[in-house]
Amino acid sequence: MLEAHSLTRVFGSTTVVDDVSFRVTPGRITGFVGANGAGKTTTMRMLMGVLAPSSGDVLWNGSPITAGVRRTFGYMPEERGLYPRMKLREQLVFFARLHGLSAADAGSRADDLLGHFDLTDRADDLLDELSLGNQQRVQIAAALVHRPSALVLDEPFSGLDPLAVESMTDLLRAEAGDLPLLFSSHQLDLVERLCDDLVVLSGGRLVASGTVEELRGQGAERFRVVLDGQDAAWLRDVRGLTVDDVDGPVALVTLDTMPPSELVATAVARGPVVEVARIRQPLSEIFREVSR
Ligand SMILES: Nc1ncnc2c1ncn2[C@@H]1O[C@H](COP(=O)(O)OP(=O)(O)OP(=O)(O)O)[C@@H](O)[C@H]1O
Repeated sequence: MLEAHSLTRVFGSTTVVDDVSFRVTPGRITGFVGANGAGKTTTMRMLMGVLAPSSGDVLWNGSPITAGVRRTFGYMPEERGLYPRMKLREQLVFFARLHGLSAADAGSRADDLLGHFDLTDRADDLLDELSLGNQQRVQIAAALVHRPSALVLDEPFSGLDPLAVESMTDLLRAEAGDLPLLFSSHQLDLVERLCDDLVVLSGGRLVASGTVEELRGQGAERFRVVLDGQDAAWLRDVRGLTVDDVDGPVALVTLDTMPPSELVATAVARGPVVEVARIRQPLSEIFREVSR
């Protein structure tokens, strides 16, 4: 378990990360979201020890983290970090060797990853001869090459087209296994699909954390009511709910104090009902609400 405990970072007179605490649990993918400048990269740098916190700690399995533990992590920094003029296989072997793998193990691990990432036939190409998407794949492969004990990936999907994102997320799910995995992203639809847990920063502060379902549970309860023929405008006079929109027999309502069962009972008491359905709040809305 990787843990940020009251992490704070001050640059000059500005606090860019302010008392941020969260956990990255093994076997679960944790999405790190927040607008530009929210403090995600700074926090990840503190987790990785690239930047010292002004105060607070990083814990690994409950104890203060050591440089030795951090060396076992896989990290994809915002500024990336591979050599543009080095061949792919050579590069992966190099990073594996840096982390202490034997020459034979490094070679077979590099070959395995090139295979998984569909890059075997590019093994002897230089990194900068690859498309951006393939370069990103190599970056992720390099973070995985030494069989890391945790993964910290800063915007691993930025600049990828939807198909590339899809194949990359499948690979990550398969490769991350039971590791703690933290990744930052602006792509909320992707975060919603891929993540088990979420950490949301806004202006350097933690504004929400928990499972995607927990965060949804904190949001407003919205329902779509479809009546059989009759106009739904009467719902505007019902206490305990707010009508967001009415279009003939269809109404979108937010329950303020009324429980869902009472909404169903109220609608049925008035006349025939086609459906009363909970609207799943998209993560983008939750994100907007918590970041306000
Ligand atoms: N070395 C530094 N010196 C001064 N200010 C910094 C430094 N590094 C980051 N900042 C500031 O800290 C704030 C947080 O930046 P950070 O890169 O952590 O945010 P982010 O959430 O990763 O944003 P993005 O999504 O745009 O990458 C920004 O206002 C940035 O300008």
